[in-house]
Amino acid sequence: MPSSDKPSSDQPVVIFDTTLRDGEQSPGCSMNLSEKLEVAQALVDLGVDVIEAGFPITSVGDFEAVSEIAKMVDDATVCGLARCREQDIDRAWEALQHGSNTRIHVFLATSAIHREFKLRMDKDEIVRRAVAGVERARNLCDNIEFSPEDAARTEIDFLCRVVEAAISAGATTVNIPDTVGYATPAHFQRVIEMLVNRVPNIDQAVISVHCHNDLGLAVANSLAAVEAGAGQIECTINGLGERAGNCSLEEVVMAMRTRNDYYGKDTNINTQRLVPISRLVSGITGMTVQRNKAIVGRNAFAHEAGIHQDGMLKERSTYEIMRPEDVGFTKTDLVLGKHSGRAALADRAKALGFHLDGELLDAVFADFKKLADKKKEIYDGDIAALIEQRNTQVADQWQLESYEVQAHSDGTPKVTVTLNRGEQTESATITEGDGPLDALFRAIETITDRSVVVRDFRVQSTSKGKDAQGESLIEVEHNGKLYRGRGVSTDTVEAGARAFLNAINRVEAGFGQQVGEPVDAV
Ligand SMILES: CC(=O)SCCNC(=O)CCNC(=O)[C@H](O)C(C)(C)COP(=O)(O)OP(=O)(O)OC[C@H]1O[C@@H](n2cnc3c(N)ncnc32)[C@H](O)[C@@H]1OP(=O)(O)O
Ligand SMILES: CC(C)C(=O)C(=O)O
Repeated sequence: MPSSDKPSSDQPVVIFDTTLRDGEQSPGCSMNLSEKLEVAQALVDLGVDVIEAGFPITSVGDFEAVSEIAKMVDDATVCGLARCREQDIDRAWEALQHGSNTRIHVFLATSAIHREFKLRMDKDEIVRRAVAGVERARNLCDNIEFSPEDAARTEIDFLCRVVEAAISAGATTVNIPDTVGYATPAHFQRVIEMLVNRVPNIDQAVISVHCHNDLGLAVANSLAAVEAGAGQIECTINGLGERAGNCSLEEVVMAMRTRNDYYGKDTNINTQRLVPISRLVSGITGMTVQRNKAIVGRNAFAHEAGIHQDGMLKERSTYEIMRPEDVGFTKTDLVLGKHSGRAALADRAKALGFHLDGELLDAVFADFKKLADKKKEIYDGDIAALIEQRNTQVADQWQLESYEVQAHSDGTPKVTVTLNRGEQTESATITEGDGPLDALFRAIETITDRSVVVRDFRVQSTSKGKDAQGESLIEVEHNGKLYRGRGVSTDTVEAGARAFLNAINRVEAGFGQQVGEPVDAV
């Protein structure tokens, strides 16, 4: 990893989780009290520093959730949101008052657009209301956060003025929200740098950032702010939140953990809890986590490409910058599919108890690629079936070249089969039999000039999914001996034909048992 020219600091960045407040503002993501308590407990286990539990003036339900979480949680600060209105602030404190470690978060928008069209207040009125709100909250609680909403679109001189006034009024954290996700990293970094350089009392408060993801930049903007001196990041599990969501907790935390060489900053997060809490929140809110979502998506540590799998098998760090175990996955997933190569196939075969190399590896690999063109994912059962099929092939055998079946519910089938043996190619067409498989068996008997009696015939699935392979097992009798056959294909009719042909090849090779004797496993 490249080394950093950034100064390092031992002070962890404060992780302020707002899944239960801003995350819940996502349409359709409302949570009931018991769900909120479950998420709050999981956030404590994750090690977040601050839990924004809700906006108590919103409803009785939100009030109760903030109140219960404040009482339940000792190991993190519990925060309630309030507008710069007396009734909001008082209600927030009413909910928080019985907690051991609490914060009131007051906010008021400062941008020209919000001042003019939403609040209908001029700059002086904004400053007056912000100061009054912070002072009222500070008279109730020692830990006060103030947010100039829509800060990223606020004139920088006015933003500096409001932030300075809020700190003088008693704010212990000043949060700089990019409410509409308008900022870009270099721009946002400059905003924070200007606050650091121009607000005289800035060292009396922690600078926080709250970024929305409308341009997909919430994590990048939060990291840029940390570089400029921000000490708290507001974020949510799975990036839940208004519109395109908030800064994703798992991403920003793992960015700082993984690139500690550059940022010289870390957090108190127990990162092995990231996947479990992501699944919990997804289950409760119904917001599915996309497979390719960074850190917690199902594919975040999955590799299908042969070149990558080969690299991973030689040295994990060739294609992974984090360890799956560090975020709560059990292991890297080398998915076998059409892009995989021999290295991954041989490795999986080894894990399944087979030794594959040389010509056998080449042969199974060829079968595997054919199967992978038909199936999205190849499971362990498929691999085992392919290897076993190759292992049970008899020297000098008949091979199935092709077959064609015409079957009707109320008529006799018509089947044409073509078989190869070395240079020899033979075809037969049959227009009789009890269904297509029986006709196929008869066609194979005609070509091979072998006549057998089917004693047992079964078809089962080797793996899962509707594109799973069918495995067919057959037992036939010929001249007082029993012969087994086995065939595998995504097409169950073909699996049956292959099993029958495998048994016929065993008849030709004399691999049978007397009737009554135990028959060898296939
Ligand atoms: C950027 C953010 O995420 S901010 C948080 C957003 N979250 C929410 O709004 C969810 C919870 N909200 C609610 O349940 C309701 O909006 C309530 C209970 C807060 C208020 O409901 P209502 O009283 O019916 O007001 P409504 O929502 O229609 O309008 C908001 C009012 O608050 C005012 N307001 C908005 N922000 C602030 C603020 N920070 N400080 C003071 N007043 C504010 C608006 O100007 C408007 O006032 P008006 O009615 O005098 O024009
Ligand atoms: C209340 C504030 C911090 C907010 O949610 C926003 O500006 O997006």
